[in-house]
Amino acid sequence: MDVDIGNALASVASPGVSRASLERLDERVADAHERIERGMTNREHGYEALNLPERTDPDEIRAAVDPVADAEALLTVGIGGSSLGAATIANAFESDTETVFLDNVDPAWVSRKLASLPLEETAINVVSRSGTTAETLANFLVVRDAFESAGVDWTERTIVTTGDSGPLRDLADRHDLPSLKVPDGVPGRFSALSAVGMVAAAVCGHDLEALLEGAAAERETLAGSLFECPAYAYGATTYALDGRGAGTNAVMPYAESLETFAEWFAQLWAESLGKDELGQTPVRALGATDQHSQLQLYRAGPRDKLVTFLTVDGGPDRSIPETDVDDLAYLGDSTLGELLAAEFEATEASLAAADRPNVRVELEAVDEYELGGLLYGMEAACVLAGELYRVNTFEQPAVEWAKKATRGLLGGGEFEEAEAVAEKTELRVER
Ligand SMILES: O=P(O)(O)OC[C@H]1O[C@H](O)[C@H](O)[C@@H](O)[C@@H]1O
Repeated sequence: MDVDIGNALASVASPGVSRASLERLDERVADAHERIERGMTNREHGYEALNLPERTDPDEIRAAVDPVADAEALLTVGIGGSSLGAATIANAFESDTETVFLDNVDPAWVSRKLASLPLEETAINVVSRSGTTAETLANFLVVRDAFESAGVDWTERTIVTTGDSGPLRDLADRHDLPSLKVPDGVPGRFSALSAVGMVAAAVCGHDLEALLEGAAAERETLAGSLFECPAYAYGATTYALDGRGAGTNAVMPYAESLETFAEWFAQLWAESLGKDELGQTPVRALGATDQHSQLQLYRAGPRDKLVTFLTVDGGPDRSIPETDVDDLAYLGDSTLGELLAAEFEATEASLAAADRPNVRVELEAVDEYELGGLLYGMEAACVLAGELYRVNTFEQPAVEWAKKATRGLLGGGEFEEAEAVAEKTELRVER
């Protein structure tokens, strides 16, 4: 990926960061880079994620999915980091395999999804690092039951990706299911480039090697200066802008196929950096669609936002048919791709003209190589930002609190967090 931070400079944006401030910040980037390289070399928790391009074995993943490689549909059961990476990759590319991601436990939605699938032609991909997440385990039990009710042997069609131990590992062993391991030292939201994110890609027939090669090429760009490394330029600029009041980061891909990427990014940014009363709020947007809903706020609302554009250079196009309606004649000379590009340029210019900070992240195409680079680059940007904020990027204690409260409420153990639920302050206004 390439990054253009010109529209975030203080000379053109407010809030903005001056070139001199970035140069001073670059000294901290150099220190952070050393820390990151050391963490990678020593395979420390979290930093190990940045080693995935060289550690992930595509052959091992393909061998595990071989029994279900010709499935018509793939049902992935997982949530958060155990779903969003896989969904980002699967949703980016065309495939003959229909993919469904069962993360939420909304009963009506789960039932609708299951009813829509040809179960006898469907493979199940269960993913949970801990093997204990209530939503994932509950949905898996529901899915198994649905397969049994339809007379389909789920044990023939299930692949498990989980840690070394835990209830899901026990279940995989008991039923002799093909299984893969979540790599040690890799938190869920940083695991897209491992089996966690790549089993679905393998079943869909996507190019695993290209994903890893793109990520490995991005790893080669990591350097001790933000002016030499696109990932660090992004991480350092967002950090600097947050410190100057841009507490919200709206990520706006101009590609429908990358809409899920914005969801993945939101988890990465929020769970990694949102601690010690610090962090930038990620918002998911989509160009050109959200030009017609959110752009008003971004250009004319409070000066507390950064907009991150994600652009793609090239790809399939489609011409707009000519018409004899005079006012629409200009469209007939264009393609949908040209229209989308013009929408982006107009939106970027409209923010710049109103002195609103924005950053461009540029991809050459939506293909496996470029997506691998994008996922890796954003993970590296996030790790760098975590070093600059001085937070523990790789933990998520606030999420764990609610997980414990949920288990306590359902009788899954004694958790003091569950007691807080009854202490809610009420001020009800009834109809
Ligand atoms: O992979 P699992 O252990 O099932 O965890 C799934 C998700 O659970 C929690 O919500 C964590 O905060 C996420 O970081 C994690 O990705």
